[in-house]
Amino acid sequence: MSDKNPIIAITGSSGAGTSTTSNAFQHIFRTLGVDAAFIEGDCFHRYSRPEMDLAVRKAMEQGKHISYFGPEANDFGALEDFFASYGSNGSGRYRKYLHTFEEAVPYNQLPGTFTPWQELRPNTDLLFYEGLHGGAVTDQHNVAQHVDLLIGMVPIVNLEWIQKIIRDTHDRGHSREAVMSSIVRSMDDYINFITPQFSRTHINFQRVPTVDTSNPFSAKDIPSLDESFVVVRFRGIKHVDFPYYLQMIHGSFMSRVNTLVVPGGKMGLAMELILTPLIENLMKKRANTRGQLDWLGR
Ligand SMILES: Nc1ncnc2c1ncn2[C@@H]1O[C@H](COP(=O)(O)OP(=O)(O)OP(=O)(O)O)[C@@H](O)[C@H]1O
Ligand SMILES: O=C(CO)[C@H](O)[C@H](O)COP(=O)(O)O
Repeated sequence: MSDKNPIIAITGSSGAGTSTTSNAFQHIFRTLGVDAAFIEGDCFHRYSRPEMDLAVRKAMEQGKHISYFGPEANDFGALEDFFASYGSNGSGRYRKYLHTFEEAVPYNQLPGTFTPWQELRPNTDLLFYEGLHGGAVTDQHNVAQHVDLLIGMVPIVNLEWIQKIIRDTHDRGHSREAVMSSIVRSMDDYINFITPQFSRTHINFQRVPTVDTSNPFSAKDIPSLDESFVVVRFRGIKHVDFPYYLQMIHGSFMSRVNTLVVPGGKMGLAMELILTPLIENLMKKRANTRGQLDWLGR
């Protein structure tokens, strides 16, 4: 954690919607005039796509499974060091994992490869990470300890699989069978390294569809926001203004003392209402440590 160089992480499984919901954060940053460095967690994968295919095959020959959810395929140490470095002096090295031809062509590279490592631009106001492991903790590494605001993006699992299958087959050039086998192969790591993070988050946004998703493997499309509710669960945040949210978000209700439920179509509004004051607080603390009276007047 760092008052001087705060880190916001949105963490979720593959297909959970972390990239999609980053747009809401971009909007808030723009409104508040915050200059954020954006980082995609996939840059801490250890392997390019062909290397990963090989590593998966080798592991299978030894009766083991490796997946993008676990430490074999991701460098948790490098991610932890990156967060520590940003927290201490606002610097760090990152790269991009290029998933699609659309992403790869501008770099004259192939999909499934990394761009070269490069330094973050200096003097950003905060670091925004979206990816698989913003709240990861293992015996060797503790990524979560460096994060000032940790958000979980967690559709219920059937919906998560539908989102992953449809996105990976339509946009990333994978076959349905390959995606299904990667879901099966990932299950141990999912339980050990992905789900525990959601007990460390400050807020989880869990999308719950109101249409039948009982066979996610036969779904033809992704249930829309209007076909869902979003369960918003708060942990360790002081003075959550539930009456204000209930008043502002039409159709919302409380299901538990720490849990707000909003109609799916209001998810963007809910994110903005809930996250804006939290981000403002991070910026105020940052300004205080730098002796600035008014961070908006930098
Ligand atoms: N709230 C939502 N409503 C409808 N569709 C959504 C929503 N969130 C995500 N999706 C869809 O689900 C798919 C996966 O979303 P996205 O690419 O954001 O996931 P991700 O968490 O970034 O995955 P990865 O880590 O694998 O890149 C995309 O096709 C996206 O359009
Ligand atoms: O989204 C993922 C993890 O978050 C992907 O599974 C991982 O990045 C590998 O990507 P690809 O299958 O496109 O090579």
